[in-house]
Amino acid sequence: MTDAVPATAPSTPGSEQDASTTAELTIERPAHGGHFVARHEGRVVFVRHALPGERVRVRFSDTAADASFWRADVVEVLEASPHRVEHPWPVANAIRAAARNRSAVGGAEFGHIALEEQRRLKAAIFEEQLTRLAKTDRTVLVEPAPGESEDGLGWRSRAAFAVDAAGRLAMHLHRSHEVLPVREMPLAVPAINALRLWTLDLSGVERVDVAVPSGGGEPLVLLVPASGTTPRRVAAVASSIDGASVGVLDPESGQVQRLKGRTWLQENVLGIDYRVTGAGFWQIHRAAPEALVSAVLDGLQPAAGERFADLYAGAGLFTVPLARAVGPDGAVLSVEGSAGASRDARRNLHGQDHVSIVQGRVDAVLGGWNDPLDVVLLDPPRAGAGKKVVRQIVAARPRAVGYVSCDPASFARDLGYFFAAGWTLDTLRVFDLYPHTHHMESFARLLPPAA
Ligand SMILES: C[S@@+](CC[C@H](N)C(=O)[O-])C[C@H]1O[C@@H](n2cnc3c(N)ncnc32)[C@H](O)[C@@H]1O
Repeated sequence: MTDAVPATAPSTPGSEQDASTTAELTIERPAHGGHFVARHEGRVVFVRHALPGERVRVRFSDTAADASFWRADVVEVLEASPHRVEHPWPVANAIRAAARNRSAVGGAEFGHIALEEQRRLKAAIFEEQLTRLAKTDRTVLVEPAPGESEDGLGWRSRAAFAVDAAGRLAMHLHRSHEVLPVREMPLAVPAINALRLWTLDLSGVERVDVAVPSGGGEPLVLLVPASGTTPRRVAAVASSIDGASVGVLDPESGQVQRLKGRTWLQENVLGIDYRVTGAGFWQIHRAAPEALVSAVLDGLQPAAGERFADLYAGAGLFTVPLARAVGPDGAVLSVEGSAGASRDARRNLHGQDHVSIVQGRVDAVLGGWNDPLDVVLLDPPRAGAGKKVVRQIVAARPRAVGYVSCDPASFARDLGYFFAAGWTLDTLRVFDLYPHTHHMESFARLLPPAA
């Protein structure tokens, strides 16, 4: 039996359905990636902008006849969940956009869900990934960021914008090259909106990245010129931006050329100063650096004289406090792949002779590292560390591993590799460092098998 009623004539068997095909579906449960699971004629459909228990009308987006699942977007809510709320960002409100036959911008795909419920759903998704990929059952509680606002807005200290054909500030539609002009971005810290970039003529620019120090301070705007734009035009755009440093970013090399002000940001986390170049990685939520450094120090309890590795170290967010905690009798190996971030780490750890800053791939560096390691901390990108790196960490026989992750699926997969080597999951903390999106961040302490 199917719970879906095709609104148009069924497609020919074996063909693709028209992307404009709609159907009524009942939403079952959340899935990883910002989707909700429903079924249509026996096939799984991953639906965006829905909530469990809702009856919705969807429009299919991916409908290849031989696909094991389809994708769809809600275009109308027929029976709403009690957890559905008004979306705080009109241009990201997919259902409002659908009513006008338009699309919404991406980046706030959970905005239609009450904040508390967003966190309950994220906990359920995390639990499901642990069960499915690491074969372990664990009750997860998702913690808000320290000092989070009640509405979960105003947290992004980094934002990337596109520019439309008319030179207006814009953002991409979900999974699309199409862009839509935008004004205020409610997820961004007030200092980003205070620049009022939407009032400027950005013609000749293809991308605008804005970053503000997490604790406040002058923003840095990086412009990526469209091909063929003259330096004079870029300089004219830069001079129209008030109250910010401005640079030109080469997205290929990550190099930043200064136009006015400086090309880096001064960050401060728990009393430690960091310098982060414009294009370098830094945690996005204004409270994330503090939340994660605290979780790492509480979880790993670094002691004087210990030898730590900080893998995927970026500009040294964790390396600096770890270096202080282990002191000159200890040692820290800090590994980062990107040249710019590694340069920042070198500056941030200048004069600390017990710290080795190594630029390179984690697997290559670990492969040639023979010094003992008491504790290994890793904070890989979304793809996770993978089997080879987990094996290398296990082979180093540390007393504990700290794993910071921004993706519960790759984390759970890697956790399975640790389990296979006899390791156990001890502390697990999950943080809501991306309110109104499906993303989350976690810290886990893993322990080796008893000797
Ligand atoms: C999630 S960020 C974490 C950075 C840092 N721990 C922080 O919190 O600021 C991941 C970092 O890993 C780096 N990276 C990605 N793949 C890598 C690899 N295979 N080897 C070394 N570094 C890598 C990226 O350049 C990025 O700086």
